[in-house]
Amino acid sequence: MAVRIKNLSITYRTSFERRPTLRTALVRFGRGQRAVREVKALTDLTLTVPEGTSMGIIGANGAGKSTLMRAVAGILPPTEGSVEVWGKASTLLALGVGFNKSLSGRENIILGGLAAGLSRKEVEERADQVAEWTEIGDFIDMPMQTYSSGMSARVAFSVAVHMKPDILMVDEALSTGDARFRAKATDKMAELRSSARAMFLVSHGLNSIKEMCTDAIWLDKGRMMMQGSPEDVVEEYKKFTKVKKGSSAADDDV
Ligand SMILES: Nc1ncnc2c1ncn2[C@@H]1O[C@H](COP(=O)(O)OP(=O)(O)OP(=O)(O)O)[C@@H](O)[C@H]1O
Repeated sequence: MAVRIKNLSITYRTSFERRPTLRTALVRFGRGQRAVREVKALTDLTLTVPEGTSMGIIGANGAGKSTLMRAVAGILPPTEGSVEVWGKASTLLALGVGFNKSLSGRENIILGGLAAGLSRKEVEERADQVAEWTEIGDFIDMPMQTYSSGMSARVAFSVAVHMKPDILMVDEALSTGDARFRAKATDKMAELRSSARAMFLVSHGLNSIKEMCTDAIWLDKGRMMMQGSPEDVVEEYKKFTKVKKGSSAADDDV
């Protein structure tokens, strides 16, 4: 067993200041009124991921894919239900969020390694290799705020694949870069599939889901629409998006 998710629901609660109208501003002497908005990002999701699975996650923008990844990474507690993970999952940093942009790529790699639970010695041993793998040259020692989004993605991907997670999580939208780097990333993922206990791949590229995954799920508005072989799930998802759009565009990237 690699990951077991039972009846998982996640609700984001965001508190924000309501824009006051002139009248309320006058009456309340300019004090803003706070409102709370709840977004149910995942609803009653149950999923069992045995060892050796490469799980593809597909779905439209806002379907809940990243939320699911964060829950597996252990940084988002379930509002209801449970998430059990056997071993160490890639950290949030590997998903491209949580970099400290005022530090260099190399420093972020070190922090990422420590956050992933490696010892200082292990991190020191690995940091240069991880940095080199990004192939971003001198930029690796510059603050990350000077990076292009592709360069940040390379650092994120490199951290993800080199920190020996038992559960490898890759968000392809954040981890690709240009065509050549993408090919290198794909090779690396294929290599890791055999050593990691399981892999989760979020992608809008339906072909990569078919090529790299053994299993797939399709999420829509936080609910699981289907689980099955990547071919079947992609097929149904394509049908669904075509019907919804009312177009016949057989786009591969949805
Ligand atoms: N930090 C947050 N606070 C409040 N709402 C959030 C937050 N993060 C995500 N959401 C909401 O939760 C829902 C699911 O978002 P999520 O990022 O998991 O979708 P996604 O499938 O990864 O989308 P995309 O393909 O665009 O990356 C969306 O309605 C989104 O607006």
